[in-house]
Amino acid sequence: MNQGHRTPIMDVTSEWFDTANVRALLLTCVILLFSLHLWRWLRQPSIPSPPGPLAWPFIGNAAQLGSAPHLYFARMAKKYDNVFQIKLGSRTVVVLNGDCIRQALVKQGPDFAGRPNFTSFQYVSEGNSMAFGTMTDWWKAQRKVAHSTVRMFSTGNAHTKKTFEHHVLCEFRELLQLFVEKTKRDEYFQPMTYLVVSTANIMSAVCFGKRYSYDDEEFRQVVGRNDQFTQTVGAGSIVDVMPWLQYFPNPIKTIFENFKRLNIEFSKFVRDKVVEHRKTFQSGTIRDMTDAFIVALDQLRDKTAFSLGKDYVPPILGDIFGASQDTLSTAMQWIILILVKYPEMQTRLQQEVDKVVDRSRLPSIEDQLQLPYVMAFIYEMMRFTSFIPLTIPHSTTTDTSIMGYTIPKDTVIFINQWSINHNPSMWEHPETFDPQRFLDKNGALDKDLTSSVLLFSLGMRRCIGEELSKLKLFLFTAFIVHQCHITADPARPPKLDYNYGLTLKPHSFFIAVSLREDDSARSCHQAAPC
Ligand code: HEM
Repeated sequence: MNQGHRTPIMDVTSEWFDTANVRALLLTCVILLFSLHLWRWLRQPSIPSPPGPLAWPFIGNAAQLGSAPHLYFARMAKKYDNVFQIKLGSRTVVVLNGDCIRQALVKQGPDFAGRPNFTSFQYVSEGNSMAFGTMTDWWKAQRKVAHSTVRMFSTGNAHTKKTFEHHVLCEFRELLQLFVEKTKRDEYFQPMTYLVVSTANIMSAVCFGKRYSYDDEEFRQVVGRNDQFTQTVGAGSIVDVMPWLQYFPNPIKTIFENFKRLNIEFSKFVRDKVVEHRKTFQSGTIRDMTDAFIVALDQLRDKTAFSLGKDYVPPILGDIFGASQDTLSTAMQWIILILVKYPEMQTRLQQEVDKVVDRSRLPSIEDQLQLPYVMAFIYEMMRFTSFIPLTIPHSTTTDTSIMGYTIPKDTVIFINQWSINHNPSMWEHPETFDPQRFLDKNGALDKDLTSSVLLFSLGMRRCIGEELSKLKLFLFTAFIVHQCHITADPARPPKLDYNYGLTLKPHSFFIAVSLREDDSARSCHQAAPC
């Protein structure tokens, strides 16, 4: 009986106990979930991170970049926002497009002026490069010196401009002669290597006081591997976002080994020049940019607390020589390619130059204001090709925010210059090559529009060779159209395709060059002797 009584009591108790347990468990779960949410909400910054596409494990969005990352970024900007983020390997990269570029680089300049600690950057100038190094007090001081020294040897004043013009002219003569000879011998030839050596020679004359023969093997070795360099340091370079790829045999490792070797050889070339200059240096005589840097940086060291325990001149010279010859020779390749692609524009350029410069002399700096179509052509080449589509990668120097999105310190930042130059709300038919867009109704150069082209970046990292480059490209274009006629090989019609890297390099193309008149060479040689 007792047992019979007890059993129902126990059943009720355990039922009650079970229900209480379940309730308690549920309550605990709710409290836990609530706490978790609260904790996440409290941890969440008051402003969100930029949106962006879903990333794969390990590789992130690397496989989506394709052969033209700037175009992928422009598509993603349309889908998400001008500020969006992707993952490359394990790195978060924020990509800036359109209007927010000026906001970041100019208005919030110091926040966005760093450089990431990418593996490849540590091999440029033995890890002491100013261009690839992050922002420090030494960087600021060095950049100031570099900027004024570049001006001192190019656009600083009327006299320095003339000296620079003379270097360009001397090299142009050699190049023209070579082009004509190559055409006589081969009918059609590829101009790329000659344009690289020619540009490197101008900068070598300015930097080291010496030019080289086109057959000089050592010089060609040193300057002839620009594509290997720019493919490795360009935004989206695989080794920088997946550095583990360098530790076992694979194609990326081979590319990276070549990159390291070329940097070692390049640094040695520049270091030898500085050693030679220091040995023969005479106080009070500045022979070239190397001497100028020796004086300026030695003074800076003596005046300040900077003590680097090494020679600080080779890295800065390496930056100037390296940055200038690759970019300018790429620009010249595009100019020639476009001249043969659009022969009617070549004719129009010739007509404009002929009106201002007769056959007795060559175009000069003083003619620039009267040659608006030449300048419009150069700006359109820069806009249309955007041949440095993304700047050297930046990084944030502090926790910051832009356009309502939060960006932590040390985030990698890609700046998509292409997105500005091809923005349809700014440029009518941006995919059409049309220099006329830069001329107003009176045929004058529209300065507001030319300043909207973005190729030399902005703010604290803005290129220090912008003025020199524009002068060089003006002289080169004016000389070319004044002196010769360039045609494409009809069997291999020119295309505007390119290989992606820090600079976009056109695919190889074939041209023939003829002098416009038999006495063209004479007017070229009448200028001051080289
Ligand atoms: C058409 C020719 C050129 C173009 C389009 C060009 C463009 C650029 C760009 C986009 C950058 C990266 C800026 C950034 O990261 O935000 C840069 C940096 C730089 N450029 Fe140029 N450049 C040209 C020619 C030159 C020349 C001729 C020199 C030297 C005389 C030069 C020296 C430098 C240096 C030293 C830097 C690094 C600046 C820094 O990190 O603070 N560039 N250039």
